[in-house]
Amino acid sequence: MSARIIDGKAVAAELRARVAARVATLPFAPGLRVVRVGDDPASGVYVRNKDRAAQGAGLNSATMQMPADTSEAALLATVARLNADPEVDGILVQLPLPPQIDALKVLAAIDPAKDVDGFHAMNAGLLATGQRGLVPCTPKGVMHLLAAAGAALPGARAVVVGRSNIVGKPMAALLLAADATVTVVHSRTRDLAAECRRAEILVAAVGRAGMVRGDWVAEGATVIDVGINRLPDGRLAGDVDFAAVRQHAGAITPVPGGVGPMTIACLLENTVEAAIARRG
Ligand SMILES: NC(=O)C1=CN([C@@H]2O[C@H](COP(=O)(O)OP(=O)(O)OC[C@H]3O[C@@H](n4cnc5c(N)ncnc54)[C@H](OP(=O)(O)O)[C@@H]3O)[C@@H](O)[C@H]2O)C=CC1
Ligand SMILES: Nc1nc(=O)c2c([nH]1)NC[C@@H]1CN(c3ccc(C(=O)N[C@@H](CCC(=O)O)C(=O)O)cc3)C=[N+]21
Repeated sequence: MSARIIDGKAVAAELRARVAARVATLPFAPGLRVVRVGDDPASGVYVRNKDRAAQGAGLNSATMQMPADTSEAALLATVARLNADPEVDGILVQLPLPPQIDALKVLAAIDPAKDVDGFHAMNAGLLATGQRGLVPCTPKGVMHLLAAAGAALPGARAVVVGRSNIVGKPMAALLLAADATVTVVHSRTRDLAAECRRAEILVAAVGRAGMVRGDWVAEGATVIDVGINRLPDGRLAGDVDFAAVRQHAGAITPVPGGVGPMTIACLLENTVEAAIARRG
């Protein structure tokens, strides 16, 4: 069997169009500010794509570039300024941050109502307790892709590989909220392959190119590859060995063109949600 490809580019384009249509009905342009400290190359791709998408959807969007040696105090002052700016509905501080800056401290300083990344402990807590808040873009995008693929979640065995605060944990919370039976596996898991083989829904968010092998995947499983890894030759690769896994899965996302474009579309969606919630 050769799995159906879940076209993240197409699903993201539809979502961006829905967001743009909603923005067009508003009497103001929702404001988004992305703060980038230094020039981490992985963030570069994201910031470029995001700028284009945000302008296309009619948002008032700008990227603020700060030097790599920016102090924590200076970044906190920038966040405070954006918190106080009534034109700004969404604030995203690009991760990773340079070593002199405590990322958790910066995330905690963002007004939770403007936290379009959904990384503030307030929003993480709302998600964990089944309440409405701003949901992290990447796992939110994965849920859109699962819906587009027609995946049946209630009662399904879902396995999430990775337990980061930005992908793995919120992914598990969203799948649980959708009534899946969720297992989270990580670097201390005894038998990764065996856990993955039990999955009807498998989400890989590890950061290791091609780690999920063909024989880790059950026949017909839906496989979502969150990984964005830069290979030595410059190409992007996911966390899933795409060619091998494709022979077993029922549906699979490619990299690029899978989860990445959804992350950006969900950032726009979150910005509009935050704007409407805040401005009434
Ligand atoms: N498509 C998109 O929009 C986005 C893609 N990404 C990509 O997703 C991937 C994951 O990102 P992120 O969650 O931030 O990464 P982190 O490095 O924060 O977390 C990686 C997770 O994978 C686990 N892990 C690492 N090595 C292994 C291993 N050998 N076996 C099992 N588990 C392992 C770690 O386990 P432990 O906790 O035990 O250390 C950790 O929980 C990256 O490729 C990143 O680039 C990230 C954000 C957005
Ligand atoms: N505060 C914060 N929030 C984030 O959400 C965040 C972050 N920091 N830091 C970096 C990671 C990474 N990330 C990506 C999102 C989209 C693509 C993306 O658009 N990928 C496309 C194109 C890739 C290409 O063509 O090079 C694709 O996969 O098809 C990539 C990477 C968000 N992140």
